[in-house]
Amino acid sequence: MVFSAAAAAALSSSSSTMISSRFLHSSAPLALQSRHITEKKISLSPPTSQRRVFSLLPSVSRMGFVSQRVKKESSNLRIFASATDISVEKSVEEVHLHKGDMWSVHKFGGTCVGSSERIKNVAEVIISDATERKLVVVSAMSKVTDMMYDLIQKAQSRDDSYLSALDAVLEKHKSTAHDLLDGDELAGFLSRLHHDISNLKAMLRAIYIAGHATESFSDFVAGHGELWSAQMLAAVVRQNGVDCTWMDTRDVIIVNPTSSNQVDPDFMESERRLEKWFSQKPSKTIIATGFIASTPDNIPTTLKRDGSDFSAAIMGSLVKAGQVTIWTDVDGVYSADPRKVSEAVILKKLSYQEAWEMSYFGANVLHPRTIIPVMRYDIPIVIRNIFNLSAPGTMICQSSVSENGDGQKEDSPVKGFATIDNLALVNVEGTGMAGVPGTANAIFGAVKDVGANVIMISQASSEHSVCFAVPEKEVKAVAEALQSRFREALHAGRLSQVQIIPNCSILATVGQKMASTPGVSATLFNALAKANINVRAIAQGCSEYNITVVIKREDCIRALRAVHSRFYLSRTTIAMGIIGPGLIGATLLDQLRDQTAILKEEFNIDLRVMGITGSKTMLLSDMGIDLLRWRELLKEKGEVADLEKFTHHVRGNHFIPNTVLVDCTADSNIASCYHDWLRKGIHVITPNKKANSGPLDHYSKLRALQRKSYTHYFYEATVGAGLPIISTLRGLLETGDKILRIEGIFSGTLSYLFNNFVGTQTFSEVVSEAKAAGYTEPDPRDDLSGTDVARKVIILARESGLKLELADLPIQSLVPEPLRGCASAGEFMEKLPQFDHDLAKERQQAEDAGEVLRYVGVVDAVNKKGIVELRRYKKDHPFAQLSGSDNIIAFTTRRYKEQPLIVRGPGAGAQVTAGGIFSDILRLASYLGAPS
Ligand SMILES: NC(=O)C1=CN([C@@H]2O[C@H](COP(=O)(O)OP(=O)(O)OC[C@H]3O[C@@H](n4cnc5c(N)ncnc54)[C@H](OP(=O)(O)O)[C@@H]3O)[C@@H](O)[C@H]2O)C=CC1
Ligand SMILES: N[C@@H](CC=O)C(=O)O
Ligand code: NA
Repeated sequence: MVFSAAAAAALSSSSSTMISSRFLHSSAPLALQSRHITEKKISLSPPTSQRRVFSLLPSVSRMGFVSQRVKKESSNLRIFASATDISVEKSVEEVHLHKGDMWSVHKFGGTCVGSSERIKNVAEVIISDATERKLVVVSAMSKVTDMMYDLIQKAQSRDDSYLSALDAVLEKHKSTAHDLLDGDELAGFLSRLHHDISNLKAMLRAIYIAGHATESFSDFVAGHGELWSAQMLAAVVRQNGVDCTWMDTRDVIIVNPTSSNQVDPDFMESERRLEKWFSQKPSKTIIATGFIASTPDNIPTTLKRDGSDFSAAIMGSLVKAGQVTIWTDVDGVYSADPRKVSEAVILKKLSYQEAWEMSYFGANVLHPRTIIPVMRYDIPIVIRNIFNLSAPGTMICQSSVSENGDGQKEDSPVKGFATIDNLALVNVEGTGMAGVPGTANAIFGAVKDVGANVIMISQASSEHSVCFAVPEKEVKAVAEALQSRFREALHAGRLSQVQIIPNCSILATVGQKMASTPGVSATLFNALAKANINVRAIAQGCSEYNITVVIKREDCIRALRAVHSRFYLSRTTIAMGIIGPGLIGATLLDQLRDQTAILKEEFNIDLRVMGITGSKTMLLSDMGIDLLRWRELLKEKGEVADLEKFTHHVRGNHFIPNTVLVDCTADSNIASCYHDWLRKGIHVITPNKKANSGPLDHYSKLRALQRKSYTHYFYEATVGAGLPIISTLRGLLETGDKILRIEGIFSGTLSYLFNNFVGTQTFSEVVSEAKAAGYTEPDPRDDLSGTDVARKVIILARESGLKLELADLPIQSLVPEPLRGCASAGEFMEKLPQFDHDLAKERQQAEDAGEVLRYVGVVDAVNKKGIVELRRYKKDHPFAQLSGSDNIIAFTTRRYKEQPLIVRGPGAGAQVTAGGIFSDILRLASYLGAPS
């Protein structure tokens, strides 16, 4: 505390001055009733420098003892400071306006007072506020300001109907007043209303005759809505027994117009007028008009856009209110536009700077200029919902760190996200710009000349290009101005181009704590990259409160959702399209159905199946298919399958940032689409082996694309179904091991066949069993021919770095020669028994030698080749010990040389295969930011 107790005593002993304990202890509210303060002398002990004395002025002023204006020494108060004294000279007018925390300011917008019922609610809110003194700023009833501007419009275009429109205005207020008021209050209001209307009629007549309305005429007419709503509300409050006066803020708020069609409040003059007004109409509850003000020459004017919020902020600063509450129809400020991000949350606290940034970027908060007056005195603004009084709202104040009910700090470095659409980027580029002073001046001078508003600017330090965003509607003029301004430079090649990039949006990430928190931008850009969103330009000022990125307009909502879910740990939502609801696809859908709720609740993962398609029918949904009923829905509501439409639908849902297509077919046509999907940022997951075992160049292109993009392609179930084969192999390779050989029984079907073909059943009977158990490929010949095993061998070989084609593998087929040309799988199964004896003979020979038959695949990485064949193994060999559909895969590597690393377990079947696909989906979710 710098002021000594003696100084305080000197002040408090003055008969005309009251000083609260805050002066001494900086705690309790301030109150100063200033009247005829003459020649106060404040002695400072120890002696204080002049500079220090001036630094104390704001504190003195906050007490209401002297106003800010003393700093400028332009008022009737002057302060002289010496090393030891402050002298306050001359007297201030006698006022009874108490300033400080005992004042609360409320502002009610047009919807809050849109009807008589709502005006009554507002009166209740005012009355129930226990603060000692209340100043309420009120807008015109909803639509009235528009009606008033319409009157002017009609009158100046000589449209007689302004008269009937004025009658409508009169009627609206008359009927509201009849609903709300009675007796003298009603009579008083109606008489002033009629008087105003006849004045307006005269004025509109003058406008009609002149065919023109000056700005001050317009402002005068337009401001009447506020005059009437303030008077009606004040009368309702009075009818409830509360002393209340209405204030025409044209008598108090004085503003100067600026060149940019805005106004600057003259706080000193307004404060003087407020004190004068209050000395004439002292009241503990004041209902003041929003929006309207006067010029220093007492000409009526308005505060322009968002005027009533601004009025509230100005009044809040004039009375040094404890709080300014802005009543609206939303629960507070959201972390993002809730129409675009359904999981947006209400922010409990925002700092002034954060609110400022958010509002600039289109969040429905407050206009930045609204914040400035209250910011000067650290007055908190609270945004609350008049229609939901139980919601605490959002507090905008100095520090934005807040405590939740459970004491936890809400300290995410990022507070919110906002977007601006309909922008274009302008890129001015050329080698002749570097190191040439005045280039930026010339560029932005040209932009200014066409009156365009520059929304963000970015220049790389190489100085070879400057890019900036302007509203799309202004870009043509900007481009022309630049072309003309730089004609010579473009001609001479010093500038290479003035490029326009249309259809852009800005996504702004706002948070005061982003400053000094490393990693925020990394997380932000990572989330954008994972949603496959290309960033065209970036800007971050050194305040670090805001990181702005320019993106394609069509990506904007997806981007907003991606970053919001990343920072707010809201759900990682993935739009899914399931292609092929056959055995595996259907089992996957059922597993998803059973697990969705748990994934949502416990893991914050929201998987939405937006479409299911077979080869003939597809089912699409905008919000996600009800997986309890997908079979009936597909039957009842299915439409003709169209893969392009399907893909477009699943991916086109801009509300979900990430899309995955799950291919559960065995179709190579579908597999050939992966490259295109991945290129578009659609993740792909599949048990279909066709892509990875198809033509080598397709495979190589696919993998190359996947490596350089942030889009994921997972295919664990292609080998060993749900067994961790691909991931084990990747783990070995990525940690620097070298594969020497992979050998195993890769076919669940063939494993099952030879594990159960023990002499008790014919071979074809066991094949039918395998098919019924869901182990076989859609066409069992793919298993028996060895093609399925060969595909798996190729997949593993390529994964290990070998460049093998399917045709390079010697494959021993078990499909009898005459059945290879069967038209269908059914026909094949029917004829298979005719050939049972061949394999029965081979089995018997092996058994006689104490051996078993096993169908194996081998990747020989040392000799860069592979083989697929039926072999005989001794009965004690591990391959002879299998049961059911077990796969067994032995990895011999540099590290696992003596004893191979073996993975064994069921390698086919609907449940385990769907489970493998499902775990790829969850891996994707975790890559996309879901907690793992
Ligand atoms: N069974 C297993 O144990 C394992 C299977 N796999 C693989 O899983 C995949 C699916 O096998 P499975 O479920 O048994 O096969 P199914 O024959 O039971 O199902 C295939 C599905 O794909 C659909 N389909 C086929 N072509 C198209 C197309 N062009 N467009 C859209 N849908 C199409 C079919 O629809 P429609 O009926 O309308 O033609 C059907 O719904 C295969 O790639 C298989 O290799 C992988 C590991 C293990
Ligand atoms: N038909 C295959 C299924 C898995 O890929 C097999 O039998 O292994
Ligand atoms: Na697997």
